[in-house]
Amino acid sequence: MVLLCSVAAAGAAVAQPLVLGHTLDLLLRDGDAGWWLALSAGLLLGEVLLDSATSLCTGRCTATWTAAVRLRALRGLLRAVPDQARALPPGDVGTRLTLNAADAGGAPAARAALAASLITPLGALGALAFVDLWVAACVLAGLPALALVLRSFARDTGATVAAYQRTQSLIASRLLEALEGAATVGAAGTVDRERARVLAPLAELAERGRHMWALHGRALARSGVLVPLLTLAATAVGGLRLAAGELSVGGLLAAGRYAQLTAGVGAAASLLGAIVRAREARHRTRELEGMKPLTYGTRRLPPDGPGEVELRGVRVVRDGRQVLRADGVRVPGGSTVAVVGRGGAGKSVLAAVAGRLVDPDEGHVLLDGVRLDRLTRDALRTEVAYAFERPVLGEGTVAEAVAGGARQPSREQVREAARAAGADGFVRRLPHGYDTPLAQAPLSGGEHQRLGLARAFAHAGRLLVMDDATSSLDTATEHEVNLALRRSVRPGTRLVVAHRPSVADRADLVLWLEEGEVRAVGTHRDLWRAAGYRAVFGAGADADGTGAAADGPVPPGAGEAEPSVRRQEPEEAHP
Ligand SMILES: Nc1ncnc2c1ncn2[C@@H]1O[C@H](COP(=O)(O)OP(=O)(O)OP(=O)(O)O)[C@@H](O)[C@H]1O
Repeated sequence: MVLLCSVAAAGAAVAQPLVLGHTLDLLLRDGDAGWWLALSAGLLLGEVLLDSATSLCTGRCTATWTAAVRLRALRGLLRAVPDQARALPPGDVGTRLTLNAADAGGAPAARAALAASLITPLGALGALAFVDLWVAACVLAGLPALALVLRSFARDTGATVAAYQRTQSLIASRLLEALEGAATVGAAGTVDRERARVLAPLAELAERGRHMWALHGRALARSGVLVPLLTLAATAVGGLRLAAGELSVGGLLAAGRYAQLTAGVGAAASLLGAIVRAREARHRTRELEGMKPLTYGTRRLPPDGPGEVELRGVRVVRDGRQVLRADGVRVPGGSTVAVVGRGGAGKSVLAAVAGRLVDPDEGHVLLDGVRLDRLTRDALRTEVAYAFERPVLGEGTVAEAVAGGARQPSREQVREAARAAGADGFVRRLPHGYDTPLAQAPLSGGEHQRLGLARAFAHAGRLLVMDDATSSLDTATEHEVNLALRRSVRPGTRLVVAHRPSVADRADLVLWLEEGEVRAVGTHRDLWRAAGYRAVFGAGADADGTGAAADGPVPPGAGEAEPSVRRQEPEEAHP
């Protein structure tokens, strides 16, 4: 539509001088131009109307394309393996989805406008040749210079625009980091340092911006000199042809106007700029679209399976470094397994792999004998639930936050899950109880975490993965939650990333990770004999039990001589 309106407007602009020139000649000769006068007025009006329609269509076209580009990028991002998406800072993703998508969305309209802006000079040149060949030849001789100006502008501006967009996104990323860590920055009194860090790329951004404008200005200045020169030369040749009696007054008027329109090819510089900007921006949104998606299979799980999890030859590599290796680890269905280890040992990576938030680089994870990557999306997400340390609850009401997931639990199930997570009490004290919008519910860190737990409980399938999901709960509440988890939540296998010895003690089995490797699998009581294991909980070499951390029950026999906990062999993983 934009192209149609632009081309029609260009057609009207090209036809106008010819019609006006002929009308003038008729008026000078007979004093009566007849219907040519009406045609001239009609063309003028038509051009104005078509220009307005072009503007309107341009707006609509840009908005529609921007939405389409943004949606495609967003879909790619959401389909991507979470781990991949994590590699991009949130500010960078935000810039790609907003500014870059808007720039990219302007491309079709800019291309249509460029096509129309080329039709006008070409049409004008043809019409000029019809009016007078000599004037047309004069204009044609000057066109290569204008084409050179445009070509060098398009070439130089591409690299600068790409660098400008990258710097923009760097500032956005740093700003977002600073906002997320505002409390830490405030407490550390490093506001000035943080401000300087966020704004550091500003100088580069300004430099890139200036360079862009300089290129733009240079192209406009060059074409600004060339266009009047070309028009002047054409008028001079036209004047000579008039003096020689080869051209009428109306013909001279038309020739001058056509020379102007032909030289107007220089105005394409700003459209070219928009197209180059859109191309670079599209490249950035395509990177989101092209992220490796998490694909699903067609298998279903055997009905009433106990939820047995098995890790076979699993290896996860990040930045060229192995961050997890687990082979022959089998977690019996219905048992609770605590995953323990020092910070960075690979606990979260194992938790992510176990429920297929990420695929391992090597090996497979099986749930009730079926490889996770062969399961349908529905089977995977209804049978595996997650609770995280910092859950994202969305923007709806409290009830909607708890109910959100692959299955839609009833209102009573939502309440039941909230009760199990120790959230029912504070939710009922909110102004509208479960119907309170989250935006109006000021939640503490622990309350936030309990709502996340409630959501996981409401959707608990045969496997429930809890990655540090009770870290903000006090010990008493955590204990109650654990009891409720056994009593009121759908029975199944629990994989719990734990930092407290009390959690490990309550688990049927402990998976002890060290530097990305499974160091041992056993019960907390058995493992406690190893000084290395006690050290995970900050109990150091204190094997007499008193150092079992403030909240942990003391395993009997903890004071005995340390047993040798061998590296885990496959059969040891089957208690
Ligand atoms: N996407 C990633 N890119 C690069 N490295 C990663 C990525 N994910 C995890 N790692 C690295 O893998 C290692 C294990 O990380 P993981 O989050 O599993 O540790 P953790 O045991 O859960 O630690 P913590 O108890 O501190 O949460 C760390 O060294 C971490 O830096």
